[in-house]
Amino acid sequence: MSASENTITLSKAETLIEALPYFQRYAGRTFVVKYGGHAMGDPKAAREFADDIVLLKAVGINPVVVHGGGPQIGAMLKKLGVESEFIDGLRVTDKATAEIAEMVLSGAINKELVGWIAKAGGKAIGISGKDGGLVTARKVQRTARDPESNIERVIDLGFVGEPSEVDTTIIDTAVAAGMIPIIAPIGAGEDGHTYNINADTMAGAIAAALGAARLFLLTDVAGVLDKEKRLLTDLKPADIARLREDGTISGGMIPKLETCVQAVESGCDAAVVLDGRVPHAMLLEFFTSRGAGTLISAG
Ligand SMILES: Nc1ncnc2c1ncn2[C@@H]1O[C@H](COP(=O)(O)OP(=O)(O)O)[C@@H](O)[C@H]1O
Ligand SMILES: CC(=O)N[C@@H](CCC(=O)OP(=O)(O)O)C(=O)O
Repeated sequence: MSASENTITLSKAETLIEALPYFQRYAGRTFVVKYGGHAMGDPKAAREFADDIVLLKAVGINPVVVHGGGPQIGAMLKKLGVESEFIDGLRVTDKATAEIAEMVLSGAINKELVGWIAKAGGKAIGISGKDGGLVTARKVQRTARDPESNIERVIDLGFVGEPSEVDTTIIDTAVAAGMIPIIAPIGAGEDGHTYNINADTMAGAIAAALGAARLFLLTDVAGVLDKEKRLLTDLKPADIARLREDGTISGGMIPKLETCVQAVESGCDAAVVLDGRVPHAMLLEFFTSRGAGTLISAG
């Protein structure tokens, strides 16, 4: 072996040793990983994502994946000539849109991810919030104050839901059988309707119910950015309230951070928003001392 080959081999071994305390600390714990629709487009990134998930499983951590698919739902709606509108990062969902969202999320996307995990050597099981009574949804209520009259009015988002109850039996069963659950953000309402749930919200509720060690939200930005586009590396719930008020965060980042706050305040140790386009971002964040993205922890 040449001197340079020797150095590379040694640095690989050192990387593994650097990760050892993390493997030991988190063996047997759960990581909930939300894989966003924007991060999903590139097959190479999807392959690397699947490798990371299977590696977590191999070192004794239980990964649970919740996926999005907003851009893919948008493309299908466009193909079918159905208009779509977002309010505060949530898609206004009539009955036809809910049916299309369920078809895209629980069908094509869910099974594609199951396939990627299988190719990486893992055993995945694709489900939605409807399976095994995993997620019961209630209708999301949003209000807005009319700037002229100052009267608060209710905005109807249609069949947009949020988890009101999470029964983790189906996840526990799949994990006990050595499988990796891949979950589509669709839930059944107590009223019998199908609800379209923002994937971040779904992942946060599941992370809280499982008492996860981490909630990773993989997206298409480096993390939460300030007004000068600099990365904010550590945030507490009070910081997030301030960033929302002063308009630093908008669009899809609003439900994302609301989710992080709720998750860390109800059973999940910490949440991380990070760039799913960066190869192996999750492993770099977690198993090295370098870190990446924005870490959200309770105050
Ligand atoms: N302060 C902020 N920092 C980073 N991203 C922000 C911020 N405010 C709004 N965003 C937007 O939030 C987007 C991420 O949310 P979203 O589009 O829902 O992603 P995903 O589909 O991955 O869930 C970013 O691409 C960015 O446009
Ligand atoms: C209510 C609501 O907005 N639901 C989302 C569900 C998918 C999702 O959240 O996908 P991303 O994570 O890729 O954005 C939607 O219809 O787009």
